[in-house]
Amino acid sequence: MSPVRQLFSDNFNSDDAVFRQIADGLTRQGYCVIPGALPEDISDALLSEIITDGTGHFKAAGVGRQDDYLQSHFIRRDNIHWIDGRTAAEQLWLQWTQKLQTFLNRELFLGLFSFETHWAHYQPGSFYKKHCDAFRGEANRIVTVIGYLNPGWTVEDGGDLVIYREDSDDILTKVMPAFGTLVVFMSEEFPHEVQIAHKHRYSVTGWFRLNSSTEYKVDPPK
Ligand SMILES: O=C(O)CCC(=O)C(=O)O
Ligand SMILES: [Fe+2]
Repeated sequence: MSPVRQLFSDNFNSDDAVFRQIADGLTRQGYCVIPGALPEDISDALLSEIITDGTGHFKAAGVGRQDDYLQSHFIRRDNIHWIDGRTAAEQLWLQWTQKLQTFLNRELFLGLFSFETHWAHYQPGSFYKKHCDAFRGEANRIVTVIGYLNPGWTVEDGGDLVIYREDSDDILTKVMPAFGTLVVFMSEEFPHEVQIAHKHRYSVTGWFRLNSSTEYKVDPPK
């Protein structure tokens, strides 16, 4: 643990400090980018699991889920692997995001009910074109969370996340996918894209969802 982080966690609960920053960012502008926000034990565990498992771990990503599942090479070229808590690192990530969910519900009354999350791997030359994670009125994905796992990433490595103003081509911010950086945004509000990565680019991405089950449909799907 770095001396600064040690001081931080000695003085008060550092999870709460990060969660507070996230809640403030969402309230003020609908998104936040916090370098180094992913707790070091979690990001280290996630990183070492990627290295251990290698790229065979990942499957080609589709756009949409289950019934809508569509392989679209034109829109996205990343590989994903859904997280279900079967490894120690996945457990740590799920426990931390569960605490974040509770905090956001308590502070912002968002009514977040569940969390779906996957690993993502962009091979060199991969990208994800401008898209929205949710559509207004559908009330499915409410908050997007992304944690980056790329030590030593530089500007030349590309792979920036570009976040746009709603319904526009105005760029709000560009984020380098550096190790430990966390991005959180309201899923319906911000179109975004991943620019071409020139090196292997790893992350965990997740979405907090409402419970939109009806008599006829279980949503989120089990
Ligand atoms: O990895 C990123 O920076 C963004 C990924 C993304 O937009 C997605 O998976 O929907
Ligand atoms: Fe996205």
